[in-house]
Amino acid sequence: MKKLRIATRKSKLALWQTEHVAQRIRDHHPDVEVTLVPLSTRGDEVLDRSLAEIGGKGLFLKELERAILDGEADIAVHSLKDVPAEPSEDFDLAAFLPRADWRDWWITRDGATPEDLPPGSRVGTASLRRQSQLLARFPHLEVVTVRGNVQTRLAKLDSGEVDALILAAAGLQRLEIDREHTLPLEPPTFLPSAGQGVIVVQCRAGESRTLEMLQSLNCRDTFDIMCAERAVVAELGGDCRMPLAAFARLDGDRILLEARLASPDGGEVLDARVEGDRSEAENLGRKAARSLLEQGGTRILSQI
Ligand SMILES: NCc1[nH]cc(CCC(=O)O)c1CC(=O)O
Repeated sequence: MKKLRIATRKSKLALWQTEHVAQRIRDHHPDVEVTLVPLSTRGDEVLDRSLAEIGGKGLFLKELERAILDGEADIAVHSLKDVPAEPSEDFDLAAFLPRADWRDWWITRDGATPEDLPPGSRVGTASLRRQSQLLARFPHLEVVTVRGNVQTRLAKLDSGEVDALILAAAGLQRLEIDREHTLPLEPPTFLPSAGQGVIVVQCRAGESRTLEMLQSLNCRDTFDIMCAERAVVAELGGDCRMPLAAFARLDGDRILLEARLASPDGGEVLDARVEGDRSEAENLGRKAARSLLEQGGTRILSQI
């Protein structure tokens, strides 16, 4: 019997995602014995500062990648939006699972919409992308940094520390957290992060047997739209700490890509929309990024 060890973060969401991948692998390859290797990462441990402050691309990945390089694990499972967009020399992304709900959700105690909340109400998020889009449309609100796992954040809403939260729908759905007062945040007001809602499997670069085995988990449609979204981020040299959104959809074989770069206070919002054949996915992403830069994105980025 072949063995496959999967490195995973220890949060409930990470364990759910990894168990989900493990089950898919067992379904496709009954001859493989799949086990989990749970690890802590710096992104999980440092909770009193924002991700932008503790910095470093791939904060949630490093420990899992180290485990693969040291031979403690064979593959790792990640939320794609936490994976830096520049291609890595040491690792390959072997499978992109079908995209789940890509939206952000607005969550309150009583069902208030952003318009309903009185001036100065506190909205918890640690994401500059969520902050800038929220303030662009609802400048009367105040954003406070809230980190930690989904349960920790919801507890801060329930205790009154914040009046609203913005969280990824996919995370809440995977944890089967069924809150009453949730509202989807959607385009054109709200665009998701590149990669939001997509689980990805990583392995050591060029490991052909592993790549082949994981091919059966890969969703081609998701892969193509992710190429477009991630090319936007890569071209801007960014990561999830940037006030940058990218959202691609397929219409037949055409990709529609929207990208948005905004100043953290929401005062300036730049939008790019491009469209083209799916075989051009990466080019579309670069084109959208260049359009953002030409519209004034260079200045926004220099101020972050
Ligand atoms: N940044 C943390 C993170 N990474 C992936 C998800 C949710 C799952 C996903 O988007 O695939 C979350 C939580 C959140 O943003 O609310």
